[in-house]
Amino acid sequence: MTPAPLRAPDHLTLALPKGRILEEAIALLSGAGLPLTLPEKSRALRHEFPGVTVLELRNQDVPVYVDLGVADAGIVGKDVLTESGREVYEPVDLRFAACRLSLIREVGATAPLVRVGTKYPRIARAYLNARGIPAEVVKLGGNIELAALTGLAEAVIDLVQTGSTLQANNLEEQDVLFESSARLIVNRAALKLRRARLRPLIERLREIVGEEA
Ligand SMILES: Nc1ncnc2c1ncn2[C@@H]1O[C@H](COP(=O)(O)OP(=O)(O)OP(=O)(O)O)[C@@H](O)[C@H]1O
Ligand SMILES: O=P(O)(O)OC[C@H]1O[C@H](OP(=O)(O)OP(=O)(O)O)[C@H](O)[C@@H]1O
Repeated sequence: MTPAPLRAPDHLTLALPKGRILEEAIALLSGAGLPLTLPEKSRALRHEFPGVTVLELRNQDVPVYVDLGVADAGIVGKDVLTESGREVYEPVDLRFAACRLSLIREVGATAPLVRVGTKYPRIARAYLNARGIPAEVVKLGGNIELAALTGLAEAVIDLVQTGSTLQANNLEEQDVLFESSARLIVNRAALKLRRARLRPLIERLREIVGEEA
């Protein structure tokens, strides 16, 4: 097997998720001085810009690419980052894609939890274990709230933003696990090797989102 070519220390590789985060991530990074534009809709998965490569990934793959050093940095929701369990450096809360991860049930439901549906099985198990609730965690792929409506589960653990999905389906939040927003994550080795590119990027993003250094 041919070894992967070494990337120059002044070149950055970024992991960005397709979906609702991509557009704002590109806007923030270009505001912070990187020469990026939103990639045209195509099947291309790797986008080249001067001095920067953007890898377009599924959300849950962003922490993996950054932790394993294939990408130097990335942007991902705190929810997905927590679920990944990856211990990457997380220097900036970018404050967009704000939402919360909550325990959701039908309005007024009080029956003991037997099954809990979620896209976040690790977080859900930790939450239930910490409370001594012996419920089964059922991993689902999307439209998670349907599990609580159909009896697949007594509760779901899912994201809430405006609350309109809850309202439209006669559901309520019974507990908030944590607040989530998009985060800049950085590979720890890359922070040393590509310090000259990553440090100014971190500082600039902190200034843009109004975070104290
Ligand atoms: N309704 C929402 N309002 C605000 N932020 C949200 C909302 N839903 C999700 N997010 C945030 O945006 C991130 C990306 O959401 P998106 O909908 O693009 O992912 P997805 O399509 O569910 O992911 P994938 O299919 O890759 O698993 C989530 O991880 C979360 O941090
Ligand atoms: O409180 P709200 O403003 O209604 O937002 C919350 C909804 O948004 C997300 O779903 P998304 O639209 O990403 O679909 P998905 O369930 O298929 O992931 C999330 O899973 C909730 O269902």
